[in-house]
Amino acid sequence: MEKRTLLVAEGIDKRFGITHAVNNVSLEIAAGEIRGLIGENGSGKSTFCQMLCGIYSIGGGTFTLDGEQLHIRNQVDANNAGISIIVQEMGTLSGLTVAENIYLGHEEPFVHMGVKDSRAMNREAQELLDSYGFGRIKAGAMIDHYNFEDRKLVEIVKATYMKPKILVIDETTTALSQNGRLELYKIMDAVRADGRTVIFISHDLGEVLAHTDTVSVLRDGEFIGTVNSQDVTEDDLKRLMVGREIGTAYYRTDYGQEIDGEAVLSVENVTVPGELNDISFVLHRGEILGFGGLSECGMHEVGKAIFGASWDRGGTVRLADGTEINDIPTAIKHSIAYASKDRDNESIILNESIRNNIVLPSLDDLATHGLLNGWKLNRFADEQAKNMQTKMQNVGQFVSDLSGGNKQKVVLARWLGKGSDILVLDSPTRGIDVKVKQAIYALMAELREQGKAIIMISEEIPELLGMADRIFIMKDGRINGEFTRSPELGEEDLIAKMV
Ligand SMILES: Nc1ncnc2c1ncn2[C@@H]1O[C@H](COP(=O)(O)OP(=O)(O)OP(=O)(O)O)[C@@H](O)[C@H]1O
Repeated sequence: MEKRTLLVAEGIDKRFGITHAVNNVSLEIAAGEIRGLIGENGSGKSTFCQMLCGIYSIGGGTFTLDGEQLHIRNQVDANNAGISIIVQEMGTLSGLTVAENIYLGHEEPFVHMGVKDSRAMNREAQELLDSYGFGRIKAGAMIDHYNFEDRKLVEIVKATYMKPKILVIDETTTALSQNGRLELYKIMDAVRADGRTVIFISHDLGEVLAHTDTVSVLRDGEFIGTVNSQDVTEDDLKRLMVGREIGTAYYRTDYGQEIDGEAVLSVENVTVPGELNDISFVLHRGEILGFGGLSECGMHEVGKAIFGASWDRGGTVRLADGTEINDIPTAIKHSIAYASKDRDNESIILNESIRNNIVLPSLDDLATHGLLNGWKLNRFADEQAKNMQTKMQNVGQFVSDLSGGNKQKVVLARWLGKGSDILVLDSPTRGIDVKVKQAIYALMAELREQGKAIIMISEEIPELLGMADRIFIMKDGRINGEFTRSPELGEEDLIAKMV
C-alpha cells in the first residue's frame, strides 16, 4: 500500500555568512517511516533539521506537514505542530530539575492561579520516567546531578512523551551506551508502528541500515538523493556521502605484536566514591589500551581520574619518572592529553575561536622568551585544524558555529598538536563522519608506532576490537575482564563481561 506523505520540504535553504549550509533541499517523508539522514560533517544535516524544529529560522523554502504549510518561529511552536528533536549536543538546561526540563515550555497543566504545582509535576514526570524504564533518574533532582548520557535519556522522554508526528534524532546514539541505544531503537520502532515518523541522523552507517527504512543523503548542503535501506550497502552510502570511492582501510590489521614498551603510567588502587572501585593497571609506550562497558560502569571516570580531574579520588596515578598526577595543570605539564566525552562542557570553549581552543595547552611551547606571536599561533592552529580536515571558514571562526563533528576535530587537533606522550581519548570518534574516522584511526596507529601511549574509552565495541592492544571491560566501577588483541576476539566476548 502507498504510504501517506507526512512531510514535504521544498527548496529549504540556509546561509550563515559565506557558508551555504543548506542549499535548496527538497524531499518528502511518509508517515510511519524511519528516514535516515546522512552526510559528511558539516554537510547540513543538523541545520536542515533545526529549521524544521524551530531552532533556526528558515532561510528559504517551505515545510508542509500533513498538507499544511508550517510557520514555525521557535521550538515550542514546532512541538505544538507535532515536531520534536533530540539534539546532538546537550539538550537539557542546567539549573532546572529533571521534571522542569521535561515540561519546559509546556508547564500549563501544572500551573493553577499563577502558582506552579511542583509536586504534581514531579509525580507525573516520575511516572513517565518509570514507564520508559529510566526510573533510576529522579524527577525532582537537579538535572546537573546527572551525567551526559542520563541527560540524553531525559531528553528522549521530553522529545517523545507528547507523541510527536515527527521525531528528529540528531546523532544521539553516540552519547548512549549499548543499553541506552537499545532503548532508543525500541522507541523508534514504536513511533513507526504508531504511524508516526522518525528522522534519524547518524554516522554509524551499519546502525543506519539496520534501523531505517530509507536514507537521504546530503553533500555540502545539497540533497543528493534517497535510497531504500534494504537495497544498499554501507559502501554505497559512503560513496553517496563523499561523492567518490573511499579506501577500505579502517581499523588496524596487525595482530600478534608484543607490547614491550616500558611502562609510562601506572594507576594504583584508584577509587572515586560511587564511580570507581580500586582500579589498578599499567599503560605502556606504544600501546593502545581500550576501555569498554555499559553505562554507569565507570569507564568515563577512568579518563578523568588519570587527567587529575576527578573529585575526591583515592589511590595514585604515577608517571614513569615518579611524578604523581593529582590535578589538571600537572597532567598537562607532563604531556597528558584528555578529550572528554562531554565535549561542549568539558573539552572545548564554545565562545572562543578555533585558534584559541587549539593553542590553549601549547602556549608554553609556542612562546618565544615568554612572548606570544599572533601570526605563529594562527599558523600553528591552522596547520592542526587542517590536519584534522576541519570544515571551517578560518581559525578565527567561533567553535560554537561549527558542526558537531567539526567541534570534535578541534578537540583532537588541540591535543595532537600538543604532541602529548599519553593521550586519554574518551569517545574519540563521536559524531565524526566515516572519511575522517578512517583518518583518525590511521593517526592513532601512527602515534602508537611513534611510541605514544593511548587510552581509548569507547562505547563502540568494533572500535575497541579494531584498535586496541588490550581491552579492559568495566562493570560497577571495577575492571571485570581483560582481553589481548586477537582476530579471534568477538563482540560477544566483550559483552559477556559487560552484563
Ligand atoms: N550558527 C552557525 N553559524 C555559522 N555557521 C554555522 C552555524 N551552524 C552551522 N554552521 C555551518 O553550517 C554548516 C553545516 O553544519 P551542520 O551542523 O548542519 O552540519 P552536519 O551535517 O549536521 O554536521 P555533523 O555531522 O558534523 O553534525 C557547517 O559548515 C557549519 O560550520
